[in-house]
Amino acid sequence: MTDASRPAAARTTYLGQNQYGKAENRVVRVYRDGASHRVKDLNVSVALSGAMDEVHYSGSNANVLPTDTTKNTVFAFAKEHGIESAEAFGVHLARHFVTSQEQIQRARIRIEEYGWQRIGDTGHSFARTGQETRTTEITYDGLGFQVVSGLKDLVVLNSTDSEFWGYAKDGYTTLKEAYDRILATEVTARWRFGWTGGAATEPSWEESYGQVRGHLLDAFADTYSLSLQQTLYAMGSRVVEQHPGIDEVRLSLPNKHHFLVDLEPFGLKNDNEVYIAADRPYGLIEGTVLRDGAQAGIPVTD
Ligand SMILES: O=c1[nH]c(=O)c2[nH]c(=O)[nH]c2[nH]1
Repeated sequence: MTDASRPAAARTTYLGQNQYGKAENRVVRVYRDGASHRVKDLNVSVALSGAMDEVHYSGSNANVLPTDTTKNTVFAFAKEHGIESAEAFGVHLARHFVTSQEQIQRARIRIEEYGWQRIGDTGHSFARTGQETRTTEITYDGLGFQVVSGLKDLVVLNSTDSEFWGYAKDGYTTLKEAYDRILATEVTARWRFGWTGGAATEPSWEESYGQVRGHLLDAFADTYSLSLQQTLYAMGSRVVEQHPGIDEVRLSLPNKHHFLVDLEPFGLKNDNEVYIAADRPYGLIEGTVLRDGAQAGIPVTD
């Protein structure tokens, strides 16, 4: 006899956290504003949870809104409600699933957004923007929303104004102290809005994205860095200080090491000019910056 078909009292296992839904719905919405078109290009993943014990224990699907339906909803909403921003779209979807199905108590909508820039003068020709991918995660539990937006794959480099010295040393330490090094990283950032829904006005999601991106980049560029950890804190705190609607920023910064190449064998002096860019292994510096009094809400592991 399998565990699932045993009476509850005889079970030796029980169901823990679970969620389900259609992942990676690639929806592209074209806005035909006259001759000048706009494109929104998203990858939307739906994860629902609630009263789902029975489908796991006995196989009864009575509470299961099919993942196929969640996929259809994404595409229908792209037409019915449009995609003004990934965040607004996710808020619509999350609210819909929780309010329309009693057994669904929580919806998490994860979205990646790929940028398109108009090219030429046709009004309908685009090139994918090559830098970062935008991200957002909207969670709704029937009481409040949590919106965590972000970006990933944004590669930045300072060719000077970076040092690393004075660190702890033991018998295995071989690293030479650096007084002028390249500092490069691929930024993954997530920021949590204070907005939770209700009567409060929804933030201007599109505008805030450009502002936060700008603060992160400005802080990276402006900071004379004694460590990537110090730069991380400067980047996160710049966002929280400059953006009253954001209470928490989490950053994951791989240290993209650049090592000076020894050119002495060729009779050449290397005056901090020629580096080898190493891809592995890399230091991985991660941390959260919080507004004074705020509780951490962005998951640490992902
Ligand atoms: O900015 C840095 N932080 C570290 O913790 C570290 N460790 C290391 O080897 N190089 C660096 N650089």
